Amino acid sequence: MSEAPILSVRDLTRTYPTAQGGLTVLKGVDLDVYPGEIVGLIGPSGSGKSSLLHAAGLLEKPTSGTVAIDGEAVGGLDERARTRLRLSRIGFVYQFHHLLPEFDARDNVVLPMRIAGVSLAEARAKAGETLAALGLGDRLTHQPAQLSGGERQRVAIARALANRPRLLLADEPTGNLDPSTSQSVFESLRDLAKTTGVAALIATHNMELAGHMDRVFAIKDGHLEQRAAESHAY
Ligand SMILES: Nc1ncnc2c1ncn2[C@@H]1O[C@H](COP(=O)(O)OP(=O)(O)OP(=O)(O)O)[C@@H](O)[C@H]1O
Repeated sequence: MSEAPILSVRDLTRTYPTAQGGLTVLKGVDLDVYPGEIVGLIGPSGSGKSSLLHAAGLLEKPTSGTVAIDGEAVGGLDERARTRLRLSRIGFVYQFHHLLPEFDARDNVVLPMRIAGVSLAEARAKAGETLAALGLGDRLTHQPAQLSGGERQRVAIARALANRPRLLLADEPTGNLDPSTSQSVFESLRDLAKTTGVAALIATHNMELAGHMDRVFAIKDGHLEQRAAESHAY
């Protein structure tokens, strides 16, 4: 690929202290994710998918190794600078939507833009556009309780993309949806990734979805192994 990667991880290790001694779950991971690309992360429960996402999302510091976002090495940054970088460049989607129940769909998407200093009028307009792109143009004023599970997850995706992040990190984003809803939410996410150029790293147990991603890596004994298309089983 000719473009520079948005996420670049080098020789990353993660060891957790436990009563039985150190537990090393990541043992030297290298990974680049490029603009507009959707990379899948698979592996059995406990293999280290979330650990890698947390390090890539600057939520936790790795034990060793480096993470760079848009060419900027984050290792030397203090907590304040990491938080700023996280807010401006990274969007997160989780298995459960974590939407604010008393806010409607649009205001859930408006909120992170307001925190980033965008005016209310502009934030509302952008939120409306992103929600419409995700097929929710006629659900702007519904509260989360008035939306279906798939619709809520689309709102969570719109919220994650609100500040036009460079990197989207998702941990089992369709994990609590039925297969066909899961597929359609994923397709919306993929379309948006392609149009916005965001780089996405998605951890999933769903092999069907993994099969639709650009590249897929399995975490095996602390290392990443790239899977050939059509053989994503672990
Ligand atoms: N704070 C911690 N302290 C000790 N061990 C931890 C800690 N966080 C995670 N682990 C261990 O590290 C391993 C990897 O956890 P991680 O959450 O990254 O796995 P995962 O692949 O995301 O799993 P799942 O698919 O179940 O979400 C697990 O065995 C877990 O018990």
